[in-house]
Amino acid sequence: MTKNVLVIGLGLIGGSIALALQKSPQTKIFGYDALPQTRELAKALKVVHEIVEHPAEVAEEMDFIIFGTPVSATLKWMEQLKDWVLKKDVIITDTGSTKALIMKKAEELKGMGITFIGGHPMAGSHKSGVTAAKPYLFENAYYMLTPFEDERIEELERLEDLLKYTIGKLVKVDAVEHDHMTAVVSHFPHIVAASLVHQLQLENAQLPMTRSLAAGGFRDITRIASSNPILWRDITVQNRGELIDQLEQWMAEMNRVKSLLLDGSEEMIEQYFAVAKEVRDALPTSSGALFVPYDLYVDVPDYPGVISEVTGYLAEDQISITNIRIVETREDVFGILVISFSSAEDREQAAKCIARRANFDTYIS
Ligand SMILES: NC(=O)c1ccc[n+]([C@@H]2O[C@H](COP(=O)([O-])OP(=O)(O)OC[C@H]3O[C@@H](n4cnc5c(N)ncnc54)[C@H](O)[C@@H]3O)[C@@H](O)[C@H]2O)c1
Ligand SMILES: O=C(O)C(=O)C[C@]1(C(=O)O)C=C[C@@H](O)C=C1
Repeated sequence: MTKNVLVIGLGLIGGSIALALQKSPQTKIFGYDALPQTRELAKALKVVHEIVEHPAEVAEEMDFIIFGTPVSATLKWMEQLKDWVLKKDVIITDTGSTKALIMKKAEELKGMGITFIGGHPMAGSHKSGVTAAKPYLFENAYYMLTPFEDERIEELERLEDLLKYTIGKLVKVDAVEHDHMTAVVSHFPHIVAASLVHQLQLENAQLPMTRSLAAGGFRDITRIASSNPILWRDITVQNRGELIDQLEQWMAEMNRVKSLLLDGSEEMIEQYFAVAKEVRDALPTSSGALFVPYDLYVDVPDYPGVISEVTGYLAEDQISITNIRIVETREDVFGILVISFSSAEDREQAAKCIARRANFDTYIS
């Protein structure tokens, strides 16, 4: 029997889930997005099998409903769906970066006999929108589920049976603990990244050359400041308490650093960095497909059309690329072309192809 899945919110995460679930046998993926152009794009890019214009009208046919919306929009949908006609055994889930308030809202659905199991795939990107969606985005990434403690095992298994096609590592987590842990490893770091960019903006007003000197270090640590502001507004608003706690700890830590700078010996300062390096180097290998692109760096000269020349060589050899960008770390230099591939083999073939066709140096980081 065909399983019907409705994904509401077809951006980076909803689109990636919809693409991944197309691998589930006998499963039809329906999709809805608030933006008409996203609905059209999702259809054109075959992110879903069918676009719906009014989720409420098709809800009765759905076995699963998945929210890929910003977390405040998800709360609003959860309120609206109380009036929908639903299948008796429908499972509703979400993908939001916060869980406590969503599970609080889910208690109201539970009271009406509607099964809601919170979800959060721990992979993503600063990119947003349906065009950034990838079927393999969640591969090997933790995919947290926050069922109610007394959730029926059969319901959890039904959801896991569907989500296994994301190839994410499905784990059960308590919603409040979820919000604490993600504040530490995700939400607070986004605030720090944004604050560093604000600090640069202030400093740059004094010495306008400063921003031109932002090289690898600044760009690495602030990449996530380029994320969708609406998404991060909503996450921050839903996790205010944990974020204030993190901020207080951070301020205490910064005071410790201040003391080190004022009175610390060289050994103590070295030790500060050494401990951080040890802990950072021991982090488990990062997961989630967008974290591990197979990048090839191509040192290209500055003449018009050079990028299409390189991509043209790759196209002629039928080598697909997943991303292309220019890293400009030096003001007066054109920059390095960075091309990403979906596998090490493709990257190797690309390096050989470019070496055969042009005199551009290529590097692997
Ligand atoms: N970006 C990440 O790295 C990441 C990772 C894991 C989870 N998440 C969570 O996934 C969810 C989606 O994030 P994203 O990165 O895909 O964002 P996105 O901006 O790429 O996509 C959100 C989509 O939802 C649509 N939308 C907004 N309001 C809507 C509404 N009321 N009804 C229907 N559609 C609506 C938007 O048009 C957009 O297409 C968020 O809850 C976010 O917290 C994000
Ligand atoms: O890589 C990024 O850009 C992300 O911000 C991804 C990231 C994270 O903080 O790690 C962001 C939000 C999520 O809920 C999960 C993953």
